[in-house]
Amino acid sequence: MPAEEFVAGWISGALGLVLGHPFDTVKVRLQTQTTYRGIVDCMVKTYRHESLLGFFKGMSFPIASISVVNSVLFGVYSNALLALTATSHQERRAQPPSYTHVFIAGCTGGFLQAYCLAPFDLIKVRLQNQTEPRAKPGSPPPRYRGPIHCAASIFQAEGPRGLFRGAWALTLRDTPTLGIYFVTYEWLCRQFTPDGQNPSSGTVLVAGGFAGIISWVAATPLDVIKSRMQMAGLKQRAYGGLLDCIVSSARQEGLGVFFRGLTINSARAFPVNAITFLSYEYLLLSWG
Ligand SMILES: CN(C)C(=N)NCCC[C@H](N)C(=O)O
Repeated sequence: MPAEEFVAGWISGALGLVLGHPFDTVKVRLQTQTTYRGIVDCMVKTYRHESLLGFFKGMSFPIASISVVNSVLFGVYSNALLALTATSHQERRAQPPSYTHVFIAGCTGGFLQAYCLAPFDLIKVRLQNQTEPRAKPGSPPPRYRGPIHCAASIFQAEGPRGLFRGAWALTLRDTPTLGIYFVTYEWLCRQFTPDGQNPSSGTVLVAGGFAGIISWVAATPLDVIKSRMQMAGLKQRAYGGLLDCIVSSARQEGLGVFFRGLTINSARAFPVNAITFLSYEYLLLSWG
């Protein structure tokens, strides 16, 4: 099993993550709290109450964890394509795989990464939703003191299953949308690259950026539900399950609720995925 894809996936995931984290914080807050009037209001309030640091809450943990999950995604995707088409990453420009194979490999990567991602994403979302300014004398301490404390508190209160809150919604979000992600990337690269050649850096940036936007547009409705299930019982009301969360969110807030965070998600998706794909392709090319 070629391991370079896993390493390249980890490094490229970390780079994308740092670039996209402030957007991600605003998105999570808009999706789970009703106190903000929109993106700008959320950014202004976050900056006023928590300074620039507020946008980077919960980031150290994803760097160490979620970028490992990116390595599972890219590693499984590439190895699934190898199993389906018997071609390595280097051979795929000369013998491009069919879009069906790309889609199946993407869905497989998405499905497996969702289970690795679930506990880390839960902790990230819980920390991002703590709007208290950093420890000021006299102010009440935040519920979680950091990622380890957050994981330990959830584990103590709910056992190991508590750490997988929202995992179903996450799997439903990621399995098809990661198929869409890799098909979009491949399709765009092939449109702008002569047969048999490697895509230029510009093509990789644009194809990666649009793959991010299109997959996140498709993922946003279940992303909203996933974030709400993860916050259920805290800032959010408790739900009877995934379906209850979908139905009661739609009843109370209208169908528009499923598109909350769409603009910020798309604005974040372009740079994050452009840099992720560029560094991934560059690393694999330089390792030969
Ligand atoms: C639609 N979905 C779930 C995705 N496209 N997932 C892959 C995301 C890669 C990148 N780290 C990001 O956070 O955008």
